Amino acid sequence: MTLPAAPDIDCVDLVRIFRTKDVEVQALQGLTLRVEAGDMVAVVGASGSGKSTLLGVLSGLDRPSAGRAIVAGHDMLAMTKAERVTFQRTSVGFVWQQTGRNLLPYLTAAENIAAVLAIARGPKGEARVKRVDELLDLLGVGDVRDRTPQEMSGGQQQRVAIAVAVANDPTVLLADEPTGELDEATSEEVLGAMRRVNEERGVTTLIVTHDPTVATQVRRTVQIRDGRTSTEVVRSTRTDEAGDEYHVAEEFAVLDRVGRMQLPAAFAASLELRDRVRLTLESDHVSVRPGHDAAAEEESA
Ligand SMILES: Nc1ncnc2c1ncn2[C@@H]1O[C@H](COP(=O)(O)OP(=O)(O)OP(=O)(O)O)[C@@H](O)[C@H]1O
Repeated sequence: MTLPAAPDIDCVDLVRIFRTKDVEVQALQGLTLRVEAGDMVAVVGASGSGKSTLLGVLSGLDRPSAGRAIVAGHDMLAMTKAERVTFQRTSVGFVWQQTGRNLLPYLTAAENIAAVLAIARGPKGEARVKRVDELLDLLGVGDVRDRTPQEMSGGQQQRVAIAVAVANDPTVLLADEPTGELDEATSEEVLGAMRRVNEERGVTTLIVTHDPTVATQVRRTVQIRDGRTSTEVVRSTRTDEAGDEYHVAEEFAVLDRVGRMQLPAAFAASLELRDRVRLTLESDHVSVRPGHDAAAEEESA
């Protein structure tokens, strides 16, 4: 029997608490998320829902308070400082929202990529030049090879940033609002480039975003609410009886290890579900009904 391959991102009951002098914020409150090798996932959620905190943990920049977080086989809670540095150099690549944060301003596109290869003791000489050119071609930015970031458009800068992020062949690529500073058409180009990298190099990709276009262009979109994964949309292509392809988007609620799930806010509002609900096990589903007696409430009103 072969064991199923381990996921590249595996978070179980992840907790991150920030303590300041007099307040305590639970930014992640038992988050569960599994991303299989080679998958591409968008993480969406309102401001303050915990997206950046999650990215901080996955990238090794921040340490979770409790739970489990395994990224590319590394345990993010048990990691030493030295392992963290190696992990960031070899296992994970980042693309940030601020185009200025991704590239060294005084180096050209080619030099930015070559610098990463040099730091990671990657290929040298001719082999390095070849690899730089391959990456620039893969991202469709060969024409800005010898330009510095300020001589490139925002979209070109982000595509070069992706080339830099995947130069060392990381297992996982993490992106924080990579299209946040771009217009719609440029966002689509950058996203297309990310998809190409994901498909051609098999790099597991997680994008944190507010951008609804990003969310519709990846196979899987995970929604975070109050520091927990709440719902998930999975898109697939099916074929009908006439042989024509059609796209399907299915929404799921996320059930964690101990059986907790979040009811979508719209469902709860529509049936005035609050405080307590009645659960009934039916033969093939579970029903959730208001726990309060609506008729009695109306009568007493
Ligand atoms: N260093 C910190 N110290 C204290 N509280 C923090 C810290 N970082 C984040 N928080 C709090 O944790 C919660 C989650 O923040 P986070 O930045 O992860 O949300 P987000 O979903 O990324 O929001 P946005 O979309 O606005 O970037 C917020 O309430 C935030 O104020």
